[in-house]
Amino acid sequence: MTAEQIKKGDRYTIEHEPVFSIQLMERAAEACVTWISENCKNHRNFAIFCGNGNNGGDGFAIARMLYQKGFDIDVFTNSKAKFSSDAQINFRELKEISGISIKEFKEVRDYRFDSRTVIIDALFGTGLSRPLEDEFKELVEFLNNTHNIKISIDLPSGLFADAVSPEGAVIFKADYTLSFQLWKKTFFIRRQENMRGK
Ligand SMILES: NC(=O)C1=CN([C@@H]2O[C@H](COP(=O)(O)OP(=O)(O)OC[C@H]3O[C@@H](n4cnc5c(N)ncnc54)[C@H](OP(=O)(O)O)[C@@H]3O)[C@@H](O)[C@H]2O)[C@@H](O)CC1
Ligand SMILES: [K+]
Repeated sequence: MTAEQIKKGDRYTIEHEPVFSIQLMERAAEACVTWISENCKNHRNFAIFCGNGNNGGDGFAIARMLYQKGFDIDVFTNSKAKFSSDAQINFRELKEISGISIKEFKEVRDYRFDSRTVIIDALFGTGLSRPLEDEFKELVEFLNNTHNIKISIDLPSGLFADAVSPEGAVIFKADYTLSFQLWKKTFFIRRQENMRGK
């Protein structure tokens, strides 16, 4: 599906079911957490990278839910960014939890990745509007060079939902992608198939 069709689908669900977008985000996060807690039983520690849009909002909600299930959680974000309203709600909720450490993206360079730390990419999803550059390009390149298991939420960051990424564009190298609703058009573009993992 294209990003526009996905947005229309979300709008249809919101208009025809008594559901608010924040509830859709909560549902999406719950589904991710169910998969993660079943499939990452041997991992205790998660480093979750959250952008300022709704993909980041999913990441904040996932962080809260995994923490409630007893996992150790570190969240990386740009706390000064202007968040989407649903991301802001989940970010505020996360800040109330004293057991979760919230760090700035640049602190990743001093972070001690345990070999069993799982990296979760909730930087960008269907709202990516241009290739990654500067801070985000460097961050994703840094994360791609770690040997940790990597999970992308909805789409690997840097991958457009319905367009081919330019040659050489930096894209998060996910082992697994937990994609919402239907398969996205981008997953069928042969050159990009190996970026999404399973
Ligand atoms: N719809 C729903 O109801 C549900 C949606 N869900 C989730 O929402 C996700 C889509 O969320 P989203 O539309 O907020 O977009 P998202 O990918 O988070 O990023 C947008 C932000 O990134 C920015 N930006 C873009 N490119 C950039 C770049 N290269 N470098 C830097 N910044 C860049 C962009 O800024 P701008 O382009 O305006 O400059 C904007 O601020 C979807 O994938 C799914 O995970 C689920 O919760 C289920 C319910
Ligand atoms: K993502």
